[in-house]
Amino acid sequence: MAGKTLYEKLIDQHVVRRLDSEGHVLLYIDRSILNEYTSPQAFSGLRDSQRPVRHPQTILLNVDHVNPTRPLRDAAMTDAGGQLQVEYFRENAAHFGIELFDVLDPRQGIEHVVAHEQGLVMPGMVIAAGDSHTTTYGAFGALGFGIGTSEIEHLLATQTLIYRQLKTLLVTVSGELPYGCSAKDIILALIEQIGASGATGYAIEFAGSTIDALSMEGRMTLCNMAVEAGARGAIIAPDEKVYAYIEGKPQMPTGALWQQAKAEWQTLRSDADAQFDRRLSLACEALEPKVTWGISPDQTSAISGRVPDPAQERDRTKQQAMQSALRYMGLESGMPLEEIVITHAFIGSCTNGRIEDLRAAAAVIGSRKIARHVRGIIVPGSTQVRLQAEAEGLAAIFINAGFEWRQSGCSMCLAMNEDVLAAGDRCASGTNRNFPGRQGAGARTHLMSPAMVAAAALAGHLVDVRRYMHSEV
Ligand SMILES: CC(C)[C@H](C(=O)O)[C@@H](O)C(=O)O
Ligand code: SF4
Repeated sequence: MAGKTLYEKLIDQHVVRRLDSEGHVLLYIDRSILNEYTSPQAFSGLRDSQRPVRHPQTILLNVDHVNPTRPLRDAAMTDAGGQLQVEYFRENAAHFGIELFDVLDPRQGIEHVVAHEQGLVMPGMVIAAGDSHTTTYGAFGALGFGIGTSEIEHLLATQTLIYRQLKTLLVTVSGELPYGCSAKDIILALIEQIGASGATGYAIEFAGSTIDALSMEGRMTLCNMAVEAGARGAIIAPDEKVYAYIEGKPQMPTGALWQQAKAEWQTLRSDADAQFDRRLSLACEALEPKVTWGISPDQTSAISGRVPDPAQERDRTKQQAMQSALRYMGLESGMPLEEIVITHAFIGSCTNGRIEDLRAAAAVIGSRKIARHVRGIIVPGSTQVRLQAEAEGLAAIFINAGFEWRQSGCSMCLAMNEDVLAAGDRCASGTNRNFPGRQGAGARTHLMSPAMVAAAALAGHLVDVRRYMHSEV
Protein backbone atom coordinates (compact mmCIF):
# COMPACT_ATOMS: atom_id res chain seq x y z
CA MET A 1 0.00 0.00 0.00
CA ALA A 2 1.29 3.45 -0.92
CA GLY A 3 2.42 5.76 1.83
CA LYS A 4 0.37 8.66 3.09
CA THR A 5 0.71 12.38 2.82
CA LEU A 6 0.85 14.44 6.01
CA TYR A 7 -2.60 15.81 5.22
CA GLU A 8 -4.03 12.28 4.92
CA LYS A 9 -2.42 11.30 8.21
CA LEU A 10 -3.99 14.28 9.98
CA ILE A 11 -7.40 13.49 8.51
CA ASP A 12 -7.15 9.77 9.34
CA GLN A 13 -6.28 10.56 12.94
CA HIS A 14 -9.39 12.75 13.26
CA VAL A 15 -12.02 10.77 11.36
CA VAL A 16 -14.90 9.76 13.59
CA ARG A 17 -16.74 8.13 10.72
CA ARG A 18 -16.48 8.01 6.94
CA LEU A 19 -19.83 9.13 5.56
CA ASP A 20 -19.79 8.27 1.87
CA SER A 21 -17.61 7.35 -1.07
CA GLU A 22 -17.20 10.99 -2.10
CA GLY A 23 -14.77 11.79 0.68
CA HIS A 24 -17.18 13.17 3.26
CA VAL A 25 -16.19 12.38 6.81
CA LEU A 26 -17.28 13.30 10.29
CA LEU A 27 -14.13 15.00 11.53
CA TYR A 28 -13.11 15.55 15.16
CA ILE A 29 -11.93 19.12 15.81
CA ASP A 30 -9.34 19.72 18.50
CA ARG A 31 -9.69 23.44 18.89
CA SER A 32 -11.46 26.56 17.71
CA ILE A 33 -10.90 30.27 18.08
CA LEU A 34 -13.91 32.43 17.41
CA ASN A 35 -14.28 36.12 16.70
CA GLU A 36 -17.09 38.55 17.46
CA TYR A 37 -17.99 38.92 13.80
CA THR A 38 -18.72 35.38 12.61
CA SER A 39 -19.90 33.71 15.82
CA PRO A 40 -23.16 35.48 16.89
CA GLN A 41 -25.63 33.41 14.83
CA ALA A 42 -23.91 30.20 15.88
CA PHE A 43 -24.44 31.06 19.54
CA SER A 44 -28.02 32.16 18.86
CA GLY A 45 -28.65 28.77 17.25
CA LEU A 46 -27.38 26.98 20.33
CA ARG A 47 -29.47 29.17 22.59
CA ASP A 48 -32.62 28.58 20.50
CA SER A 49 -32.19 24.83 20.72
CA GLN A 50 -31.01 25.01 24.34
CA ARG A 51 -27.82 23.14 23.66
CA PRO A 52 -24.63 23.57 25.63
CA VAL A 53 -21.16 23.87 24.12
CA ARG A 54 -19.72 20.36 24.20
CA HIS A 55 -16.10 21.17 25.12
CA PRO A 56 -15.89 24.82 26.14
CA GLN A 57 -12.27 24.39 27.26
CA THR A 58 -11.21 23.79 23.64
CA ILE A 59 -12.72 27.08 22.43
CA LEU A 60 -11.35 30.60 22.75
CA LEU A 61 -13.28 33.78 22.03
CA ASN A 62 -11.16 36.72 20.94
CA VAL A 63 -12.18 40.23 19.88
CA ASP A 64 -10.28 41.40 16.81
CA HIS A 65 -12.30 42.46 13.77
CA VAL A 66 -14.30 45.48 14.94
CA ASN A 67 -12.30 46.87 17.85
CA PRO A 68 -10.60 50.26 17.73
CA THR A 69 -6.80 50.44 17.51
CA ARG A 70 -6.31 54.02 18.68
CA PRO A 71 -3.49 54.30 21.22
CA LEU A 72 -5.67 55.12 24.23
CA ARG A 73 -8.61 52.84 23.64
CA ASP A 74 -11.19 51.74 26.16
CA ALA A 75 -13.45 48.70 26.02
CA ALA A 76 -16.06 50.48 23.87
CA MET A 77 -16.37 49.91 20.13
CA THR A 78 -16.51 52.77 17.65
CA ASP A 79 -19.90 52.06 16.17
CA ALA A 80 -23.15 50.75 17.54
CA GLY A 81 -23.08 47.58 15.40
CA GLY A 82 -19.63 46.59 16.64
CA GLN A 83 -20.63 47.43 20.19
CA LEU A 84 -23.61 45.06 19.96
CA GLN A 85 -21.46 42.28 18.51
CA VAL A 86 -18.89 42.57 21.27
CA GLU A 87 -21.54 42.78 24.01
CA TYR A 88 -23.22 39.63 22.71
CA PHE A 89 -19.78 37.99 22.52
CA ARG A 90 -19.23 38.80 26.21
CA GLU A 91 -22.67 37.43 27.10
CA ASN A 92 -21.94 34.22 25.19
CA ALA A 93 -18.58 33.75 26.87
CA ALA A 94 -20.28 33.99 30.28
CA HIS A 95 -23.34 31.93 29.34
CA PHE A 96 -21.44 29.04 27.74
CA GLY A 97 -18.42 29.15 30.05
CA ILE A 98 -15.83 29.92 27.35
CA GLU A 99 -12.66 31.92 27.85
CA LEU A 100 -12.73 35.39 26.28
CA PHE A 101 -9.84 37.68 25.34
CA ASP A 102 -11.65 41.00 25.44
CA VAL A 103 -10.25 44.12 23.86
CA LEU A 104 -8.27 45.30 26.90
CA ASP A 105 -6.91 41.85 27.79
CA PRO A 106 -3.10 41.78 27.46
CA ARG A 107 -3.48 38.50 25.51
CA GLN A 108 -5.81 40.07 22.91
CA GLY A 109 -4.84 40.44 19.27
CA ILE A 110 -5.68 39.05 15.86
CA GLU A 111 -6.82 35.50 16.46
CA HIS A 112 -4.16 33.99 14.17
CA VAL A 113 -1.43 35.70 16.17
CA VAL A 114 -2.95 35.10 19.59
CA ALA A 115 -3.50 31.37 19.00
CA HIS A 116 0.17 30.45 18.66
CA GLU A 117 1.31 32.99 21.25
CA GLN A 118 -0.90 31.29 23.79
CA GLY A 119 0.33 27.84 22.83
CA LEU A 120 -3.05 26.77 21.45
CA VAL A 121 -1.58 25.36 18.24
CA MET A 122 0.27 22.06 18.36
CA PRO A 123 1.51 19.83 15.56
CA GLY A 124 -1.03 17.22 14.57
CA MET A 125 -4.08 19.22 15.61
CA VAL A 126 -7.11 19.96 13.50
CA ILE A 127 -8.33 23.49 14.15
CA ALA A 128 -11.45 24.89 12.54
CA ALA A 129 -12.57 28.45 13.09
CA GLY A 130 -14.90 31.07 11.67
CA ASP A 131 -12.16 32.74 9.69
CA SER A 132 -10.55 31.80 6.40
CA HIS A 133 -6.98 32.55 7.53
CA THR A 134 -7.12 29.67 10.01
CA THR A 135 -4.82 28.04 7.44
CA THR A 136 -1.99 29.89 9.28
CA TYR A 137 -1.66 26.99 11.74
CA GLY A 138 -0.25 24.78 9.03
CA ALA A 139 3.10 26.37 9.87
CA PHE A 140 3.04 24.21 13.03
CA GLY A 141 2.09 21.01 11.28
CA ALA A 142 -1.56 21.46 12.25
CA LEU A 143 -4.45 21.45 9.80
CA GLY A 144 -6.38 24.71 10.07
CA PHE A 145 -9.33 25.79 7.96
CA GLY A 146 -12.14 28.32 7.97
CA ILE A 147 -15.80 27.40 8.46
CA GLY A 148 -19.14 29.18 8.06
CA THR A 149 -21.53 30.18 10.82
CA SER A 150 -23.77 27.09 10.69
CA GLU A 151 -20.68 24.90 10.83
CA ILE A 152 -19.50 26.83 13.90
CA GLU A 153 -22.78 25.94 15.58
CA HIS A 154 -22.32 22.26 14.68
CA LEU A 155 -18.76 22.33 15.97
CA LEU A 156 -19.72 24.00 19.23
CA ALA A 157 -22.51 21.49 19.83
CA THR A 158 -20.67 18.32 18.83
CA GLN A 159 -16.91 19.03 18.56
CA THR A 160 -17.13 17.62 15.03
CA LEU A 161 -17.76 18.79 11.50
CA ILE A 162 -18.95 17.21 8.31
CA TYR A 163 -15.92 17.70 6.13
CA ARG A 164 -15.06 16.82 2.57
CA GLN A 165 -11.55 15.56 2.19
CA LEU A 166 -9.45 17.69 -0.15
CA LYS A 167 -7.06 16.69 -2.89
CA THR A 168 -3.38 17.14 -2.13
CA LEU A 169 -0.93 19.55 -3.75
CA LEU A 170 2.76 19.45 -2.96
CA VAL A 171 4.51 22.77 -3.51
CA THR A 172 8.28 22.39 -3.38
CA VAL A 173 10.08 25.68 -2.88
CA SER A 174 13.82 25.58 -3.35
CA GLY A 175 16.80 27.89 -3.33
CA GLU A 176 18.04 30.69 -1.14
CA LEU A 177 15.70 33.65 -0.78
CA PRO A 178 17.31 36.59 -2.57
CA TYR A 179 18.18 39.78 -0.76
CA GLY A 180 15.05 41.89 -0.16
CA CYS A 181 12.64 38.95 -0.50
CA SER A 182 10.55 37.28 2.20
CA ALA A 183 7.84 34.68 2.62
CA LYS A 184 5.31 37.25 1.37
CA ASP A 185 7.11 37.38 -1.96
CA ILE A 186 7.08 33.58 -2.20
CA ILE A 187 3.34 33.36 -1.66
CA LEU A 188 2.59 36.26 -4.01
CA ALA A 189 4.78 34.56 -6.63
CA LEU A 190 2.91 31.28 -6.16
CA ILE A 191 -0.48 32.98 -6.44
CA GLU A 192 0.70 34.86 -9.53
CA GLN A 193 1.72 31.51 -11.03
CA ILE A 194 -1.37 29.43 -10.24
CA GLY A 195 -4.07 32.09 -9.93
CA ALA A 196 -6.37 33.15 -7.10
CA SER A 197 -8.34 29.91 -7.40
CA GLY A 198 -5.40 27.78 -8.52
CA ALA A 199 -5.44 25.68 -5.36
CA THR A 200 -9.21 25.48 -4.90
CA GLY A 201 -10.15 21.98 -3.78
CA TYR A 202 -6.63 21.24 -2.54
CA ALA A 203 -4.72 21.16 0.69
CA ILE A 204 -1.20 22.40 0.04
CA GLU A 205 1.87 20.89 1.63
CA PHE A 206 4.89 23.20 1.43
CA ALA A 207 8.30 21.54 1.40
CA GLY A 208 11.79 22.15 0.10
CA SER A 209 15.00 23.86 1.13
CA THR A 210 13.50 27.38 1.22
CA ILE A 211 10.74 26.24 3.54
CA ASP A 212 13.21 24.46 5.82
CA ALA A 213 15.20 27.70 6.07
CA LEU A 214 12.18 29.94 6.71
CA SER A 215 11.50 31.19 10.22
CA MET A 216 8.26 30.21 11.95
CA GLU A 217 6.88 33.64 11.19
CA GLY A 218 7.73 33.28 7.51
CA ARG A 219 6.04 29.90 7.46
CA MET A 220 2.96 31.44 9.04
CA THR A 221 2.84 34.16 6.37
CA LEU A 222 3.01 31.47 3.71
CA CYS A 223 0.31 29.20 5.15
CA ASN A 224 -1.85 32.20 6.03
CA MET A 225 -2.00 33.48 2.47
CA ALA A 226 -2.32 30.06 0.85
CA VAL A 227 -6.06 30.60 1.22
CA GLU A 228 -5.72 33.46 -1.30
CA ALA A 229 -4.87 30.77 -3.86
CA GLY A 230 -8.05 28.97 -2.83
CA ALA A 231 -6.43 26.30 -0.62
CA ARG A 232 -8.54 25.40 2.40
CA GLY A 233 -5.53 24.06 4.22
CA ALA A 234 -1.75 24.48 3.93
CA ILE A 235 0.68 22.50 6.02
CA ILE A 236 4.38 22.17 6.65
CA ALA A 237 5.81 19.08 8.36
CA PRO A 238 6.90 20.06 11.89
CA ASP A 239 10.61 20.20 12.64
CA GLU A 240 12.95 21.34 15.42
CA LYS A 241 12.15 24.97 14.63
CA VAL A 242 8.51 24.36 15.48
CA TYR A 243 9.34 22.58 18.74
CA ALA A 244 11.73 25.33 19.81
CA TYR A 245 9.09 27.98 19.02
CA ILE A 246 6.25 26.36 20.95
CA GLU A 247 8.14 24.90 23.92
CA GLY A 248 7.21 26.67 27.14
CA LYS A 249 4.21 28.52 25.69
CA PRO A 250 1.28 28.85 28.14
CA GLN A 251 -0.78 25.77 27.15
CA MET A 252 2.06 23.47 26.07
CA PRO A 253 2.69 20.17 27.81
CA THR A 254 5.85 19.95 29.90
CA GLY A 255 8.19 17.23 31.22
CA ALA A 256 7.39 13.65 30.22
CA LEU A 257 4.25 14.72 28.35
CA TRP A 258 6.28 17.11 26.20
CA GLN A 259 8.78 14.33 25.36
CA GLN A 260 5.93 11.97 24.52
CA ALA A 261 4.25 14.57 22.32
CA LYS A 262 7.52 15.32 20.54
CA ALA A 263 8.10 11.67 19.77
CA GLU A 264 4.61 11.49 18.31
CA TRP A 265 5.11 14.64 16.23
CA GLN A 266 8.18 13.15 14.51
CA THR A 267 5.79 10.88 12.61
CA LEU A 268 3.96 13.86 11.14
CA ARG A 269 5.47 13.95 7.69
CA SER A 270 4.50 12.68 4.29
CA ASP A 271 5.86 9.22 3.58
CA ALA A 272 8.54 9.01 0.90
CA ASP A 273 6.18 7.08 -1.39
CA ALA A 274 3.10 9.21 -0.65
CA GLN A 275 0.96 10.04 -3.67
CA PHE A 276 0.02 13.69 -4.17
CA ASP A 277 -2.75 14.58 -6.59
CA ARG A 278 -0.62 17.39 -7.97
CA ARG A 279 2.92 18.70 -7.58
CA LEU A 280 4.38 22.12 -8.32
CA SER A 281 7.76 23.63 -7.81
CA LEU A 282 8.96 27.15 -7.34
CA ALA A 283 12.60 28.19 -7.58
CA CYS A 284 13.54 31.18 -5.48
CA GLU A 285 16.85 32.16 -7.02
CA ALA A 286 15.31 34.63 -9.47
CA LEU A 287 12.58 35.88 -7.14
CA GLU A 288 12.19 39.67 -6.83
CA PRO A 289 10.15 41.68 -4.36
CA LYS A 290 6.53 41.56 -5.48
CA VAL A 291 3.62 44.00 -5.50
CA THR A 292 0.05 43.62 -6.62
CA TRP A 293 -1.14 46.11 -9.21
CA GLY A 294 -4.75 44.90 -9.47
CA ILE A 295 -7.78 43.83 -7.48
CA SER A 296 -6.97 40.16 -7.02
CA PRO A 297 -3.88 38.73 -5.32
CA ASP A 298 -2.78 37.04 -8.56
CA GLN A 299 -2.54 40.41 -10.32
CA THR A 300 1.01 40.63 -9.12
CA SER A 301 4.32 41.61 -10.62
CA ALA A 302 7.95 42.02 -9.65
CA ILE A 303 8.54 45.61 -8.49
CA SER A 304 10.91 46.19 -11.42
CA GLY A 305 8.01 45.63 -13.81
CA ARG A 306 5.40 47.87 -15.39
CA VAL A 307 1.64 48.04 -15.18
CA PRO A 308 0.65 45.35 -17.69
CA ASP A 309 -1.19 45.95 -20.93
CA PRO A 310 -4.49 44.06 -21.26
CA ALA A 311 -4.10 44.15 -25.06
CA GLN A 312 -1.18 41.75 -24.70
CA GLU A 313 -3.35 39.20 -22.90
CA ARG A 314 -4.87 36.58 -25.23
CA ASP A 315 -7.23 35.03 -22.69
CA ARG A 316 -10.47 37.07 -23.01
CA THR A 317 -11.57 36.56 -19.41
CA LYS A 318 -8.18 37.54 -18.04
CA GLN A 319 -8.07 40.52 -20.37
CA GLN A 320 -11.41 41.83 -19.07
CA ALA A 321 -10.33 41.24 -15.48
CA MET A 322 -7.17 43.24 -16.17
CA GLN A 323 -9.15 46.08 -17.74
CA SER A 324 -11.48 46.41 -14.80
CA ALA A 325 -8.56 46.13 -12.37
CA LEU A 326 -6.71 48.98 -14.07
CA ARG A 327 -9.88 51.08 -14.09
CA TYR A 328 -10.48 50.55 -10.38
CA MET A 329 -6.84 51.06 -9.52
CA GLY A 330 -6.58 54.20 -11.67
CA LEU A 331 -3.48 52.94 -13.47
CA GLU A 332 -2.20 53.28 -17.05
CA SER A 333 -0.61 50.31 -18.85
CA GLY A 334 3.11 50.62 -19.33
CA MET A 335 3.71 52.79 -16.28
CA PRO A 336 6.68 51.62 -14.19
CA LEU A 337 5.35 50.19 -10.93
CA GLU A 338 7.92 52.23 -9.05
CA GLU A 339 6.22 55.43 -10.20
CA ILE A 340 2.92 54.66 -8.48
CA VAL A 341 2.45 57.33 -5.82
CA ILE A 342 0.84 56.26 -2.55
CA THR A 343 -1.14 58.17 0.07
CA HIS A 344 -1.01 55.53 2.83
CA ALA A 345 1.28 52.83 4.16
CA PHE A 346 -0.14 50.12 6.41
CA ILE A 347 1.67 47.34 8.25
CA GLY A 348 -0.37 44.87 10.24
CA SER A 349 -2.76 41.90 9.84
CA CYS A 350 -2.48 38.18 10.53
CA THR A 351 -0.26 37.88 7.45
CA ASN A 352 2.42 40.37 8.40
CA GLY A 353 1.72 41.83 11.85
CA ARG A 354 4.18 39.69 13.81
CA ILE A 355 7.37 40.78 15.53
CA GLU A 356 9.65 39.64 12.72
CA ASP A 357 7.60 41.67 10.24
CA LEU A 358 7.96 44.77 12.39
CA ARG A 359 11.70 44.13 12.74
CA ALA A 360 12.04 43.87 8.95
CA ALA A 361 10.16 47.14 8.46
CA ALA A 362 12.12 48.95 11.18
CA ALA A 363 15.41 47.76 9.69
CA VAL A 364 14.50 49.42 6.40
CA ILE A 365 13.45 52.66 8.09
CA GLY A 366 16.37 53.22 10.43
CA SER A 367 16.46 56.89 11.36
CA ARG A 368 14.70 58.07 8.20
CA LYS A 369 11.30 59.79 7.95
CA ILE A 370 8.36 58.75 5.85
CA ALA A 371 7.38 61.00 2.93
CA ARG A 372 5.36 64.06 3.97
CA HIS A 373 2.32 63.17 1.90
CA VAL A 374 2.09 59.61 3.27
CA ARG A 375 0.02 58.61 6.28
CA GLY A 376 1.76 55.63 7.80
CA ILE A 377 -0.01 53.32 10.24
CA ILE A 378 1.38 50.34 12.12
CA VAL A 379 -0.98 47.98 13.89
CA PRO A 380 0.82 45.15 15.70
CA GLY A 381 -0.81 41.75 15.34
CA SER A 382 -1.34 41.39 19.07
CA THR A 383 -0.86 43.24 22.33
CA GLN A 384 2.08 40.92 23.05
CA VAL A 385 3.69 41.86 19.73
CA ARG A 386 3.09 45.54 20.54
CA LEU A 387 4.74 45.25 23.94
CA GLN A 388 7.69 43.36 22.51
CA ALA A 389 8.16 45.89 19.72
CA GLU A 390 8.10 48.68 22.29
CA ALA A 391 10.66 46.87 24.45
CA GLU A 392 12.95 46.29 21.46
CA GLY A 393 12.85 49.94 20.42
CA LEU A 394 11.00 49.26 17.17
CA ALA A 395 8.03 51.41 18.14
CA ALA A 396 10.40 54.34 18.72
CA ILE A 397 11.82 53.90 15.20
CA PHE A 398 8.33 53.95 13.69
CA ILE A 399 7.18 56.93 15.74
CA ASN A 400 10.34 58.85 14.91
CA ALA A 401 9.77 58.15 11.23
CA GLY A 402 6.26 59.60 11.43
CA PHE A 403 4.17 56.42 11.61
CA GLU A 404 1.12 56.14 13.88
CA TRP A 405 1.80 53.40 16.43
CA ARG A 406 -1.45 51.63 17.30
CA GLN A 407 -3.08 48.96 19.44
CA SER A 408 -3.71 45.54 17.92
CA GLY A 409 -6.61 44.29 15.81
CA CYS A 410 -7.55 43.57 12.20
CA SER A 411 -7.91 47.30 11.57
CA MET A 412 -7.18 48.47 8.03
CA CYS A 413 -6.72 44.92 6.77
CA LEU A 414 -10.48 44.92 6.24
CA ALA A 415 -11.65 48.30 7.56
CA MET A 416 -14.41 47.11 9.89
CA ASN A 417 -13.46 49.58 12.62
CA GLU A 418 -12.68 53.29 12.22
CA ASP A 419 -9.47 52.59 10.29
CA VAL A 420 -10.94 53.10 6.84
CA LEU A 421 -9.44 54.62 3.69
CA ALA A 422 -11.35 57.14 1.58
CA ALA A 423 -12.18 56.72 -2.11
CA GLY A 424 -9.09 57.33 -4.22
CA ASP A 425 -6.63 56.70 -1.40
CA ARG A 426 -3.80 54.39 -2.41
CA CYS A 427 -2.20 52.18 0.18
CA ALA A 428 1.02 50.19 0.22
CA SER A 429 -0.23 47.40 2.45
CA GLY A 430 1.34 44.46 4.22
CA THR A 431 -2.00 42.63 4.23
CA ASN A 432 -3.57 39.83 2.22
CA ARG A 433 -6.62 40.95 0.22
CA ASN A 434 -6.89 43.68 -2.40
CA PHE A 435 -10.41 43.40 -3.78
CA PRO A 436 -12.34 46.63 -4.40
CA GLY A 437 -13.38 48.28 -1.15
CA ARG A 438 -11.34 45.98 1.09
CA GLN A 439 -9.71 48.93 2.88
CA GLY A 440 -12.57 51.37 2.27
CA ALA A 441 -15.02 52.08 -0.57
CA GLY A 442 -13.10 53.22 -3.65
CA ALA A 443 -9.72 52.83 -1.93
CA ARG A 444 -6.82 51.14 -3.72
CA THR A 445 -4.62 48.48 -2.16
CA HIS A 446 -1.20 47.28 -3.27
CA LEU A 447 -0.15 44.14 -1.39
CA MET A 448 3.53 43.64 -0.59
CA SER A 449 5.90 42.59 2.18
CA PRO A 450 6.28 44.78 5.29
CA ALA A 451 9.82 45.73 4.22
CA MET A 452 8.41 46.88 0.87
CA VAL A 453 5.69 48.89 2.66
CA ALA A 454 8.35 50.57 4.78
CA ALA A 455 10.37 51.49 1.69
CA ALA A 456 7.25 52.81 -0.08
CA ALA A 457 6.41 54.94 2.97
CA LEU A 458 9.89 56.50 2.85
CA ALA A 459 9.83 57.08 -0.91
CA GLY A 460 6.20 58.17 -1.15
CA HIS A 461 5.68 55.75 -4.04
CA LEU A 462 6.07 52.03 -4.68
CA VAL A 463 9.75 51.26 -4.72
CA ASP A 464 12.17 48.36 -4.71
CA VAL A 465 13.11 47.84 -1.08
CA ARG A 466 16.60 46.81 -2.16
CA ARG A 467 17.33 50.46 -2.93
CA TYR A 468 16.67 51.25 0.71
CA MET A 469 18.48 48.41 2.36
CA HIS A 470 22.00 49.52 1.49
CA SER A 471 22.33 52.94 2.99
CA GLU A 472 20.67 55.72 4.91
CA VAL A 473 19.97 57.76 1.77
C1 LIG B 1 -14.52 38.27 8.83
C2 LIG B 1 -13.99 36.97 8.33
C3 LIG B 1 -15.14 36.11 7.94
C4 LIG B 1 -12.99 37.15 7.21
C5 LIG B 1 -12.33 35.82 6.84
O1 LIG B 1 -12.90 34.75 6.98
O2 LIG B 1 -11.22 35.81 6.37
C6 LIG B 1 -11.92 38.17 7.51
O3 LIG B 1 -11.10 37.85 8.55
C7 LIG B 1 -11.16 38.50 6.27
O4 LIG B 1 -9.93 38.50 6.32
O5 LIG B 1 -11.78 38.76 5.25
S1 SF4 C 1 -6.13 40.53 10.02
FE1 SF4 C 1 -7.27 40.65 8.12
S2 SF4 C 1 -7.09 38.66 7.19
FE2 SF4 C 1 -6.49 38.44 9.30
S3 SF4 C 1 -8.34 37.77 10.35
FE3 SF4 C 1 -8.24 40.02 10.49
S4 SF4 C 1 -9.39 40.74 8.74
FE4 SF4 C 1 -8.96 38.59 8.36
